[in-house]
Amino acid sequence: MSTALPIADQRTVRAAAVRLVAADRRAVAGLITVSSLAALAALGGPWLLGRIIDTVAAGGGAGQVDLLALGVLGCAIVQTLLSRYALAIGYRFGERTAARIRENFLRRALGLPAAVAERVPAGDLAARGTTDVDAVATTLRDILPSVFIAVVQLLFVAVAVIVLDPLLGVVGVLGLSGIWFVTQWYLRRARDAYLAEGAANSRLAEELAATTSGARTVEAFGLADRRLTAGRTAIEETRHTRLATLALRSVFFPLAETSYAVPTVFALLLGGLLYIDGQVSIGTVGAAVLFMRQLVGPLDTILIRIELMQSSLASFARVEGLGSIPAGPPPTTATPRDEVIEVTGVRYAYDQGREVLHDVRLTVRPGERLAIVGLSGAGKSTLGRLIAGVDRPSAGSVTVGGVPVADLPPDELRRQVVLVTQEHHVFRESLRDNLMVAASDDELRRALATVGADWADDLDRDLGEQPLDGAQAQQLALARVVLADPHTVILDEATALLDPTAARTAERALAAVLHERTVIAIAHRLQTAHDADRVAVMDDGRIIELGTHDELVAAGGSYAALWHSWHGEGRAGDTVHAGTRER
Ligand SMILES: Nc1ncnc2c1ncn2[C@@H]1O[C@H](COP(=O)(O)OP(=O)(O)OP(=O)(O)O)[C@@H](O)[C@H]1O
Repeated sequence: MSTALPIADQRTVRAAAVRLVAADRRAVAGLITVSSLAALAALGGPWLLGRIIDTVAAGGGAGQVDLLALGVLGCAIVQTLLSRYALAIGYRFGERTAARIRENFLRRALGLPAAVAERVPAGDLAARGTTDVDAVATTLRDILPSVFIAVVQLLFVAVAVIVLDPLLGVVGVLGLSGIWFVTQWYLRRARDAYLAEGAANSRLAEELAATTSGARTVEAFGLADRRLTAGRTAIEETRHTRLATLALRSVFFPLAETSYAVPTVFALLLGGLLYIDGQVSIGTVGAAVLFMRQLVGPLDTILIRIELMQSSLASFARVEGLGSIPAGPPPTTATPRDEVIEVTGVRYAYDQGREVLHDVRLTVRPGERLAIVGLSGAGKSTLGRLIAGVDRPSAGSVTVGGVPVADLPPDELRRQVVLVTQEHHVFRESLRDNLMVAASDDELRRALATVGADWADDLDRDLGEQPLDGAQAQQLALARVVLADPHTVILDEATALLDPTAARTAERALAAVLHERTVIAIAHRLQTAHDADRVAVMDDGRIIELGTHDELVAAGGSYAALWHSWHGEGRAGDTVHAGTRER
């Protein structure tokens, strides 16, 4: 079962944006200053053109007009240069901020509590770390600087036209209100529509990841049709959400385009009347109209990009959502006083679901070999995960040397208890880096030799280019355990997925690793239980029997019944799992 990843609300997104701006405030101040100067230079053109009209109307000479025209040219050059400079500052700010967002995301993803990281949908996490972070980075780098400069230009032009002639200016600027309403209409719908599109993309990634990672299961159980249907549904949902955002755009853009002309029309109509009335000069009307036309460029820049900014904002909310996952209590500084593991009154439920462990009590003595047996779903793996500190019990405690295991910092936990399952990750890195310990090459080689990894002579071997097979990957995982050197190892189906030959190699490696350690084996073979110092029998989230093999057989309970039924048939070495038997 997976827990959906949260999405940050608007307040959190705003706060995150403010933090990012504050982190690079010098660049932001530079951007504001230079783009304001560029916008100021841009105002010179229309104003000087107005003066030219008035000069000509008043019968002024060509010398005066030439001078003014030279001014227009100067303003244009200064504006172009300053705008370029502002853009350069903006791009650099965008790059640095995008890097900060990526680093934050990575830090948060790596800092997720193990129990949460395991249960969040991998596709969604991957989509947020790639598609969403990329969308935000692209916006910051390529879009935000030009939009910012356009906003500054817009403000300067609006103020300039009002200063030129207050009545003409106010009416002209009011002509922009249409665009305001249209944009509001769009923005109100766009956030949800883009969030829905992002979620549908994640679900599609999730479906594809599930199908590819479970390809063998799909093949074995003839689930191809079902997976195809699930894939098609996810694609259909993606298409549907994309159509919804497309519909919004196809209303918004034509309306916005039409609205551009309104301020110019207002300025012309009112300006004409005022001129006839003798209240303004023809040059002022000309300048006002030019200013109104000057609004179109920045408006266009903003509106064309508003859609991308909106979808990036939705992406940013998804990226920031990771920050609202509770990190759990800080690690303890206490050190375990000994190696005794105590499980006391432990209860556990996955994601507020039904309780799957009820009042489990158990003491694991240092150096002992404890086998946990029981039918599928009895709670063996869950108990193993709690003892390994992967998760915390809902009630009760799991301690090692008196300290709750889940509170131990990762480095300390590794030295105490390690859980070995059939899942082990091989990174696309060198063998040395895959061992994940800062140890000398000699120590790494010794650990690999302990687990019989005779293939591992080259520590620089790139495991991305020369991947390991199942048994080798298992040996790598076991070499990591040797290097971590915990006093207790929990084995959960550690060799269950390997073929018999690989399993034999892995069993040998395992024996070397387990030497002189406490072992808690979730046993799928009765032979494992037979060879253990004690056996705990689990049933429906409880330990119902606990003792040595001989004691339990003598007690004549459920373990004895299981033992007799298998042993009686001469199948003591077979696998016990899910109440069925496998060879
Ligand atoms: N991630 C999970 N989310 C929700 N419920 C879970 C999860 N993992 C296990 N469970 C449930 O918890 C109960 C105990 O499962 P657990 O895997 O611990 O049993 P088990 O004895 O190890 O079984 P098996 O031998 O099949 O691994 C089962 O009812 C199972 O459905």
